Amino acid sequence: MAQYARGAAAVAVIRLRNPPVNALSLTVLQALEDGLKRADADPSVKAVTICGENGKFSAGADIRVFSSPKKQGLGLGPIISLIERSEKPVVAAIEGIALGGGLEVALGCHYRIAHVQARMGLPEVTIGLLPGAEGTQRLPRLIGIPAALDIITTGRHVPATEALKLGLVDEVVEENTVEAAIRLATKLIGQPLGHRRLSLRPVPRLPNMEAFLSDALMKVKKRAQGCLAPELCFQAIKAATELPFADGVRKERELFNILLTSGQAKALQYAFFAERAVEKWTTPNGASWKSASPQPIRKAAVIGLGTMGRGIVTSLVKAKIPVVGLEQDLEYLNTGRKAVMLLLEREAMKMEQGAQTLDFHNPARLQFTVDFDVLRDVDLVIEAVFENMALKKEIFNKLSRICKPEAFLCTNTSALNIDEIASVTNRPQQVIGTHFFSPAHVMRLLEIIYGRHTSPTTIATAMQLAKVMKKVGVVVGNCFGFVGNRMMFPYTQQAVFLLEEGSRPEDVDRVLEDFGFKIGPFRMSDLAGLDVGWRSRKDQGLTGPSLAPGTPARQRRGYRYSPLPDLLCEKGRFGQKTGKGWYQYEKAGGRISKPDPWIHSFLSEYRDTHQIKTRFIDQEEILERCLFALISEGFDILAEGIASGPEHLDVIYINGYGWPKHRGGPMFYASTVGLPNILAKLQKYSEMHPDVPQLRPSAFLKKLVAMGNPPLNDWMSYLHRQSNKL
Ligand SMILES: CCCCCCC/C=C/C(=O)SCCNC(=O)CCNC(=O)[C@H](O)C(C)(C)COP(=O)(O)OP(=O)(O)OC[C@H]1O[C@@H](n2cnc3c(N)ncnc32)[C@H](O)[C@@H]1OP(=O)(O)O
Repeated sequence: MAQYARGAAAVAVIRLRNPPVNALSLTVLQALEDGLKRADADPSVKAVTICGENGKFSAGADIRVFSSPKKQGLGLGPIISLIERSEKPVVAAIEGIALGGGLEVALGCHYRIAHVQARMGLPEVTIGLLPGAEGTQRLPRLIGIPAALDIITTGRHVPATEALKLGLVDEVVEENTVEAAIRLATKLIGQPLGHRRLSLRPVPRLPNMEAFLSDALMKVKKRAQGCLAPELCFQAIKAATELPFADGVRKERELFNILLTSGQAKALQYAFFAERAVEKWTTPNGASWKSASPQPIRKAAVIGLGTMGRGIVTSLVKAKIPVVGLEQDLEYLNTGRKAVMLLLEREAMKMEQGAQTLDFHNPARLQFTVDFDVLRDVDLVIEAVFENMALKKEIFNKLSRICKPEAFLCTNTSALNIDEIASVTNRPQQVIGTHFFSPAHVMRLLEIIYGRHTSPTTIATAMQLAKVMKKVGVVVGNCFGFVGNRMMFPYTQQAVFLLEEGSRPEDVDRVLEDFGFKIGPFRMSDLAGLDVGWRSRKDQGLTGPSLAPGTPARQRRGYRYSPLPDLLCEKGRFGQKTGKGWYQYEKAGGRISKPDPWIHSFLSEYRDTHQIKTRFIDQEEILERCLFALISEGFDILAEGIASGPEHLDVIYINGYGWPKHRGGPMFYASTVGLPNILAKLQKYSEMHPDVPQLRPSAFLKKLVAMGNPPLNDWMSYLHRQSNKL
C-alpha cells in the first residue's frame, strides 16, 4: 500500500509501503493513485512528496506480478503521467534504492532529491523486460541518449553522486531526504512546472545520431549473447529519438508486451528468485538456514597460492577480511605474493573508478607466510592446494593440531571426498568443502559442500562468507564431483563421443555456443587445460600406468570410454597453455582458437583404427545428447538428496558453468522442453548407445513423467510419492 500523510502544512507525503523493498504491487499502485487524487482534490495541499517506507524508495514492479494472471492490469504508465500532469509540484525523495518502476515513478515527479547512499537504475533488462512505464521515453529526455542507453541496456545501479553528475537527480543530500524534499516542495509552491515535465521535453540531439545508434546497436547485440531484452531496450530508446512522446510510449508498450510473453523473461525472472531461494538452504537431516547462526570471521587464512588460492585471497581482501596467505616454501610464497599483489592492484584500479578504495598494503589486512604457526589465531582456513587426497589429508591433520578449536577448516576441491578429509581432523563438524570457480575473484559461484559430520553452524558460516565475498553460495551434499562437475561429466563425455562418431570440435562448440553457452566444451577444455582431467583419470585408474594390461582401448569397467583426450595429452596438446589442444592457437598461452587440420586428420585416422562408422550428426542430436545427458544426471542428484531443489542446480550452472541465464538453467530448460520429450529422446539415444549409462534416463525423471509432468516447483514433492504407473 501507500501511506498518505501531511509532511508540512501544505505538503502531502505519499509513502510507498510494501516490505521489504516497497515493490509496486497492484495494491501499492492503487494506493499511490488514490493518494495522488486525494492531494489533487484537497485545496489545502499545495505540493506533494513521494518517498518509500524504511529508507527505500522502491525496487520497482513486484516481479511476481509478471507471471500472474492479473498482469493485464499493469497500469503504472498512466499513474506516472498523472504525477507529471499534476499542477502541484511533486518531489521524489529517493533513499536506498529507486529501481525499475520505482525510478520511473521518480522520473514522473517534477524534482528528484536523493540521499548520498542511494542507488538508482532500470534493471528490467536483467529480468528479460524493458522499462515499460514510459521510462525508455523519459530517461533519454532527461540525461540524453548515450547515458540512457548505458543505464537501460545494462541495468546497472547508478550511485547518487553519479546520478547527480548525469542530471538524473537535482540534488544529493546527506541529511534526512524526506525532510529535504518537503522543504524543496514548499519552496516550489506556485512556481511554473512546464519545463519540469519530461514528456514535454525534446530528446537532446547528437551531431552524429545515426552513426552513434548503429555503433551502439552492434555493441548491445554483442553483449547480449542471444538474450532478446537488451536489443528491444535499444529499439525503445531509438523510438524516443524518432517519435513524439505519445508514439514512443506506444512503441515501448508494444516491445514490452513482446518481452513479457517471451520465454526468456520467464527464465530470467525464475533465475532471479532461484538465486534468492538458494540462500534459504536446508539439508536432508533437517539442518536449515532458519535455525543455524553463522560465526563471525575476523581473520582467515588461505593455504596454497596457486591460481585458485590467489583469487581466493583477493576475494577475502575485497571483502575486508584480514587474511594470511601460506605457501610451502619461500620461492612459491614470493611468486604467489607477487601474483596476489598484481590482482589486487588491478581490482583497486577498477574500484577507484567507482569511487571506492581497497586497502591491501597494511600487514594487518594481508600477510604472507611459510609458517603454519601464524594460523593459530585465524577463525577460518581455506586450503587451496592441488587436488591430491594424500596432500590434503596431511594439511588438514596439521591444521587440526595448530588452529584454535573453534576455527573452521574449508577445502577448496572440485571433486574430492569431504568426509575423508574431515576424518583426519579433531573437528569433522567444522570441516566443509568450498568449491571456488576460476578465476576465484571474478566468478560468483561458491559450491558449499557439507560432509556427514558438518554442523549447521559451519554451513551457515560458509554461506555468510559467500555473501560477504559477494558470491552466490549453494549448499550441496558430498558426492564425486558434487553438483556442478558431476553434471558436467556426461555433457563433456557426449561431446567427445560425438567426435568419435563424426563431428568436429568446432561443430559441437558452435551448437552449444549458439544455444547460449559462453564457450563450448572443447574451447572450455582448451582453456582449463586438458592435463587437469588427464591427471584425474590417471588417479582413477582409467588411463596411464595403473591401467590393467589388456584393457580394451574404448571400454572401461564394461562401458564405453573414449581415450581421445588422453591421446591428445600424450602428444603434449594441453590446450591454450601449449598452443595446441582441440584447436590450434597463435602461440603457447594464445587465446584465439582456430580449427586445426591436424585434429581433423587425427580424428579420421582414429575412427579408421577403431573401425568407427562415421556419419553426419545434425545440430539437434549434438544439442540433445549433450544437454539431456547433463539434465538426466541432475534428476539423479535431486533424487539422491545431494541438492534440495532444481533451483540449486540452475543457480550453479548459470553462475559457474556459463549456462545462458535467459534459458533459466538446465532444470528450468528441461521444464520448458517438457519432461516427456526429454525422456523420449534419452530413451532413443540410450537404445542407440546401450553401453553409455549416462544416456539412460534417470528414474526420477521417469517418475515425474509417469506422475503427469508436474511443474518444476512441485518436482521435489513427488520424490517420495508412490507411482503405480512405473
Ligand atoms: C505492478 C506492475 C507495474 C508494471 C510496470 C512495468 C515496468 C516496470 C518494471 C519493473 O519495475 S521490473 C522490476 C525491476 N526491479 C528489479 O529488478 C529489482 C530487483 N531487486 C533487486 O535487485 C534486489 O532485490 C534489491 C532491490 C537491490 C535488494 O537487494 P538485497 O540483496 O538487499 O535483497 P534481496 O534478497 O535481493 O531482496 C529482498 C527480498 O525482496 C524481494 N524482491 C526484491 N525486489 C523485488 C521485486 N522487484 N519484486 C518482488 N520481490 C522483490 C526478493 O525476492 C527478496 O525476497 P525474499 O527472498 O526475502 O523472499
